[in-house]
Amino acid sequence: MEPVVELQQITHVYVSDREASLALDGLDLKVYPGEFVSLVGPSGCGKTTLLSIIAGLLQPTKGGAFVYGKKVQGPTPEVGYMLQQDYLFPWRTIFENASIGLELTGRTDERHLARTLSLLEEMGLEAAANLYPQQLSGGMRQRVALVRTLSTDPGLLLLDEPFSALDYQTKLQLEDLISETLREKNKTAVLVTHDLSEAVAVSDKVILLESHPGRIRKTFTVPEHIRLARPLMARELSGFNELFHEIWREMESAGEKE
Ligand SMILES: Nc1ncnc2c1ncn2[C@@H]1O[C@H](COP(=O)(O)OP(=O)(O)OP(=O)(O)O)[C@@H](O)[C@H]1O
Repeated sequence: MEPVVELQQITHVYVSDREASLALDGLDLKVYPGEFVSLVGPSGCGKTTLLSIIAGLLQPTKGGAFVYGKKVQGPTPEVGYMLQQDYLFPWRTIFENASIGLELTGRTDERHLARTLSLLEEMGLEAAANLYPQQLSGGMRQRVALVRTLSTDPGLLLLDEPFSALDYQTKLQLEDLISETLREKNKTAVLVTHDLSEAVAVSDKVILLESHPGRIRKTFTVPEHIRLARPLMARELSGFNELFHEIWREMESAGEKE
């Protein structure tokens, strides 16, 4: 099976007028169709840098990044990006915000707009279509951001801490909704998170990075019975806490290396 994402020996150096810092050092990664992969690791280990390279927002200093077998040269509609902040425009209604990607890619035909409306319904937002972002809660706004990302039907979703600004209960509900929606639609996803429990609950694989320089320290495969459960239930299953602690211990010893 061809990978959706393939990174070959990615190295990235940030250069300022005063110094150069090695953010990623010779990193290889493959993500296969339908996989949900989380990137975890200490602050500054290069998670966002890696996501920006896959998204085509940042050219790596060295190495090759490929998405669907094509060298990444800039953002493409095949890749959707969702961030911690929802970046909804306050002067646009929820429907207008959700369909902005279609406008930007010239696809505001009836079929695409109807799809956006049905995505809003799937997210329980049909009654909010004509409201404005400031009338919605944080969790609802993030659901709108998800619809906006899905409306252009990208095969790959890059999620940079999309749940971290939410209260605990909303975060759990949204983790559940997003991971179920992406699995059901057979999307491939790469999630950056600081929350190990979230990573184990939603992913097929958890990739632990170490910092200075950013490298893959270890990849953990989530056992099948946890993967198949919805995130909320997964936390209750045998093996969940063991894997959480295994990743935690490895992260602690990665920290001691510095
Ligand atoms: N624009 C930039 N200019 C210079 N250095 C940068 C820049 N962006 C990131 N860095 C540095 O590169 C390294 C990796 O940063 P990055 O933001 O990718 O890490 P991260 O794992 O996402 O961090 P966090 O978990 O805190 O969000 C860090 O040492 C950071 O200080």
